[in-house]
Amino acid sequence: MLQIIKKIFNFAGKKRELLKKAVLTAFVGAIFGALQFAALMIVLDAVIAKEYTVAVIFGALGIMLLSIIGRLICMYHSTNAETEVGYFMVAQKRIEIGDRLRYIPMGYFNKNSLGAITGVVTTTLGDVENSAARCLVTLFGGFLNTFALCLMLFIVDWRLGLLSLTGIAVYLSATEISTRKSKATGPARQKAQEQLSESVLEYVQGMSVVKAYGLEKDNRQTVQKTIEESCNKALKLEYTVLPWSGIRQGVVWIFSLLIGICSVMFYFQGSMPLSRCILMLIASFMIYRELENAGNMSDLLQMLGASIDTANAIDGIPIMDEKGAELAPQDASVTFKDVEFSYEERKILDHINIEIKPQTTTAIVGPSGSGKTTLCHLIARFWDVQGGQILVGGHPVQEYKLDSLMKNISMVFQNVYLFQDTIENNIKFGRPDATREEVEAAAKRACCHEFIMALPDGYDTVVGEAGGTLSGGERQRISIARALLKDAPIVILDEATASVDPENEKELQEAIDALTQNKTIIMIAHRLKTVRHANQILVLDNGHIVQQGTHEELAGEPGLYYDFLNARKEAVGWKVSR
Ligand SMILES: Nc1ncnc2c1ncn2[C@@H]1O[C@H](COP(=O)(O)OP(=O)(O)OP(=O)(O)O)[C@@H](O)[C@H]1O
Repeated sequence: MLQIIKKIFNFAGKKRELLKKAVLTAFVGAIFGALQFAALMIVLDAVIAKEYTVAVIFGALGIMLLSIIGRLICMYHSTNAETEVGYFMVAQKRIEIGDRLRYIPMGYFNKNSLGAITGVVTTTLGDVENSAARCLVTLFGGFLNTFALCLMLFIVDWRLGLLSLTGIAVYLSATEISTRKSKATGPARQKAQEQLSESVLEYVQGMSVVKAYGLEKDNRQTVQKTIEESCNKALKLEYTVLPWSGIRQGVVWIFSLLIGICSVMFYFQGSMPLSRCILMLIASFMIYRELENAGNMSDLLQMLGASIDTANAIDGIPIMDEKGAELAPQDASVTFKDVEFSYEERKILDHINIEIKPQTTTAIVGPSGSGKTTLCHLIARFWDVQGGQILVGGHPVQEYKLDSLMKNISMVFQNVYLFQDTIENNIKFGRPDATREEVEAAAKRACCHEFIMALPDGYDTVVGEAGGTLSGGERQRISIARALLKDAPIVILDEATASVDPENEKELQEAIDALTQNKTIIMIAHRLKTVRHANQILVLDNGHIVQQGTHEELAGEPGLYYDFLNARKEAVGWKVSR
């Protein structure tokens, strides 16, 4: 239990002092609460001795009032502090996770689904946010209050003090066993919750496919099954700790009864005055009340420990730019030196050598699945290569800090992701400090100003999640405006094949022309016109560069490029259009 408490304090980070304050004020509040006991003792002594002086009555009332006011003030401060700690420590962790994910190799996301990460950031950290500080405050406050009352019992009668202490020891032992039991089932419950987030996300994201194929029933059954599993795991945890909750409750009742019986017995034996006997009878009900609250928190504490471990596990994932430095490239060149790359065991690129000179256009063509996108992703270090080296501006990509590398590269892909934010902020993603005028200028050059102005709130229109409220062509032009604003010297571009109607195509081409002026362009090319004007063409087939040269050089030699030209239509899986 102590380990988990330490874990929560560490997790509180900068708010650790505030967490200590929350616990401490709860403790002071508990002491104020225990003062009621003293007031009661004064009243009882006076009643039994028939000495009701004004001083005694007002003294007892004063203590009672002090106890209530003190407790209220402490409760107010403690609750405020625990709420603030809960919110801030989890907000801090969410930001840290977000930052770290940017530097984690893409391979991590292959193995760990979106649902698992979403589960950690929402449900798992949500549990910590709502319960961690409150749990500690109740736990410490409860235990300390009980010990304070136990001390009073010792002062009044050491025999009863010893009895109540034995009760506390038995109660704590039962709590410890229950905590161990819940520890075993906690991670399984956590996993089930992650799976639940995963399957709900998949259900929602895949809704259009599900509807198109009429699979609503099957899909609903899958989600239902995961919900049931999550529910069963949660119930299993409850059933494991339930008998121990019963035992703890039994301990409280038995020891309360024993204190009462012993008090009466001591009174009849003549070893305890009547006023103390009545006081002890009342105390027997009070002493374990806070202990019970604290004990009930111990199972929750175990669950929180598992939640914190899950959230902290993300800190253990090695990041990519640990050895990186803030570097300035010598020029806008890109070089591949004998590069080899595999996804897991599957080799995708083999012995790739490319020299891309500054401010030239390189067109990459090849059949579907030949490795074109992967090759482009490697320049931006989405993944690390297993063999050879990639240099940007004369430096190996690993020598750059990721941010410093990405300052030099703009990427425009067919799958454009827009954030659920205003259009202005989506464009500003390319350069957060840009002014509205600069955003508009970039949008005009990317041919999107007009359609943006036609939207209800213009640049302040919030686009749906992933840009779902815009057409494919509009999304792509916004991503070009984003890249224009960034104005990086190297542009990696996947030429559009889909989602572009003839009207849109003209505008899109104008946007691309604006983006690629005086830049080093590496383009996955689908159109003959683009390929024809490139300074060099790389023909990729099954992870190898099978042809390399200009259009004039390659057009005459037999091979994939020749086939591509002759066919002038869909060939070996590529789409060709003039
Ligand atoms: N994240 C990934 N994990 C595992 N395999 C992948 C991943 N991304 C791509 N692949 C595989 O690597 C191979 C090359 O994919 P890549 O996307 O680079 O090809 P491409 O030439 O761009 O294809 P297309 O023209 O169809 O977009 C494909 O067989 C693909 O299935």
